[in-house]
Amino acid sequence: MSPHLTAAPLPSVRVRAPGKVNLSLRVGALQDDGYHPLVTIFQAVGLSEEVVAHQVPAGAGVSLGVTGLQAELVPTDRSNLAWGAAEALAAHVGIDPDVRLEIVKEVPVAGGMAGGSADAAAALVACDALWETHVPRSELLELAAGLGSDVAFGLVGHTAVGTGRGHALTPAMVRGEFHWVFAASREGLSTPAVFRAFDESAAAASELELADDTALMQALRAGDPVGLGQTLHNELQDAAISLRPALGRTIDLALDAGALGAIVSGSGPTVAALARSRQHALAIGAHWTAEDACDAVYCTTAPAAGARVVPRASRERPGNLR
Ligand SMILES: C[C@](O)(CO)[C@H](O)COP(=O)(O)OP(=O)(O)OC[C@H]1O[C@@H](n2ccc(N)nc2=O)[C@H](O)[C@@H]1O
Ligand SMILES: Nc1ncnc2c1ncn2[C@@H]1O[C@H](COP(=O)(O)OP(=O)(O)OP(=O)(O)O)[C@@H](O)[C@H]1O
Repeated sequence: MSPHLTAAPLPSVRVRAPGKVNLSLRVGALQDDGYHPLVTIFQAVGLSEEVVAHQVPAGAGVSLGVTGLQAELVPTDRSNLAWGAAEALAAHVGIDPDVRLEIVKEVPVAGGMAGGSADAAAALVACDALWETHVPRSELLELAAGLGSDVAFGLVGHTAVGTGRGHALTPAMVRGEFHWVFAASREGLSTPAVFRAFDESAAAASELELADDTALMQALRAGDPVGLGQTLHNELQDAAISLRPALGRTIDLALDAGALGAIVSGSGPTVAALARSRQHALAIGAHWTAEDACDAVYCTTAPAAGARVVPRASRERPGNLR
């Protein structure tokens, strides 16, 4: 090749997908399939994952790299949920999965905020665009549910009620914006271990009722953070605290600092506190830091959009506070 000719860059697609907090998480008894029926209200938050899918030569297969927050904890082989997503989409449409995936992490790993699920959701959208496979939304949601209980919500985002394993989603009406602050731990908690602790300790409700969340849904519709703070509810919280007792203190410290509500996020160990404003979120985070209650603090707003392609013209990262 002439030294003056450079190859045109191969196409790539960049997708961003959100982490989540469960505003309410109601857990039924363990079923024969090894899963628990849930009624949960997810809210997508402004901490987001980015997945860039690069075209590679035919036959190259899947490869994957991870950078960003706690990247050293994330597998780069086929056990990565994003790799699984690329393979599942390719199998669904009957093509070879040829792609290079580059993940940029912003959601704490094994933190109960569904960062890996966001990567899978983002990889589905990115590969569908890169390969021009135009898979209908309903089929992407089915593929997502097959990859993990939280992956479908990573596609949908905003605020939604999840039933079944948490994968069957109905959008919820929300007015305005809520201010969250998260206390993250360097060491994650295993989701199956938290469910096991729940089985050992809790009497799971025999019937799961969304009606129990009527006041929470009303607070969301009214854009009422005080009402939302009072109705936050997580039935995995005691199990998470039994495995990581310090989380109880982290919740108490947030309430001391005037948080409108504070809970363990999903299966933990991240603690989520609802604040009155951005300034208030920063003050709660400062209190946690002063009391040495966590390894990192993240302030952000919610709800956030589901997995979406980032247009080439707007590729700067969002302005989350650290
Ligand atoms: C705790 C939550 O984050 C709440 O949104 C989710 O329920 C967990 O979602 P996830 O991490 O995507 O979980 P999956 O990868 O589907 O499942 C991991 C493990 O968690 C347990 N699991 C998960 C979901 C569910 N409804 N019941 C369960 O018992 C099972 O032991 C399962 O083997
Ligand atoms: N893309 C990924 N990003 C992070 N972890 C991944 C990924 N793929 C696989 N994993 C594995 O999954 C484990 C849980 O990761 P993740 O960060 O999604 O947990 P989580 O936020 O607690 O999930 P959830 O809230 O859905 O239960 C990690 O410890 C890691 O070994």
